Amino acid sequence: MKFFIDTANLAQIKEAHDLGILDGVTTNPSLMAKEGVKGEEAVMKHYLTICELVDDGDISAEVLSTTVDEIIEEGKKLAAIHPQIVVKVPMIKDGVKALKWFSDNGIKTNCTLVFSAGQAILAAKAGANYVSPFIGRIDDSNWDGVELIKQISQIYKIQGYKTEILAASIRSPLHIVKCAEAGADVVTSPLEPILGLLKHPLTDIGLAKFLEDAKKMRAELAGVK
Ligand SMILES: O=P(O)(O)OC[C@H]1O[C@](O)(CO)[C@@H](O)[C@@H]1O
Repeated sequence: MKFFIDTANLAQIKEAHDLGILDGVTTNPSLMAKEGVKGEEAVMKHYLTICELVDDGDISAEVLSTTVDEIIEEGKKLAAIHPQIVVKVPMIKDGVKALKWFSDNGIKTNCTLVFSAGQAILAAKAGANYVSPFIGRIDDSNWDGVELIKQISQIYKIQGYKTEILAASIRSPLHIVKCAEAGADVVTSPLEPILGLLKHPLTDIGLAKFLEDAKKMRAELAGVK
């Protein structure tokens, strides 16, 4: 399973990249706004900086348009920023038409705002490279986000669809583990749940004991001399 970081914060992207486990980045208009990136030129520049920071891997950049012609025009501009850019398109009727156009014209896409298996089938039929089910938001509405990942994974296997399942709206380390178990190809998560995977109290206790024993042994050896 690939790991993407879900942020537009450059320091956090660098931290995940330096950990050596980063395969890509996803952003959305809310995340760009959170970093204070405003205006077309500033947004384009920020995407370029992210691409240069993550020397390899897909960087999702979301369109703001909602009609097919405008989505295509905006997507072409985004794709021209850098070869790593993947155009993120919403799951709406015009979005599906645009996904097909991008697929026919060699531009990579990520179909976003997916909340059902039916939507995931349409995204795959239209040739999306990634489909993004929002598992945290599904959980928030009293459904089971991880179950949706399982269902899409099963359907894609049966039907031989090549679209990769990108589990989005991740809220915890357990979400990441459950998505891996459910067959997600990629998980996009904020930095905190990724770092949360490192933690286990028994690791800390075990390491403290090993270090203490090694210190004792070194002291004994020094005493023998
Ligand atoms: O529910 P949240 O935490 O706002 O997450 C929304 C998700 O939408 C996305 O735009 C999908 O890629 C991600 O950036 C994010 O994982």
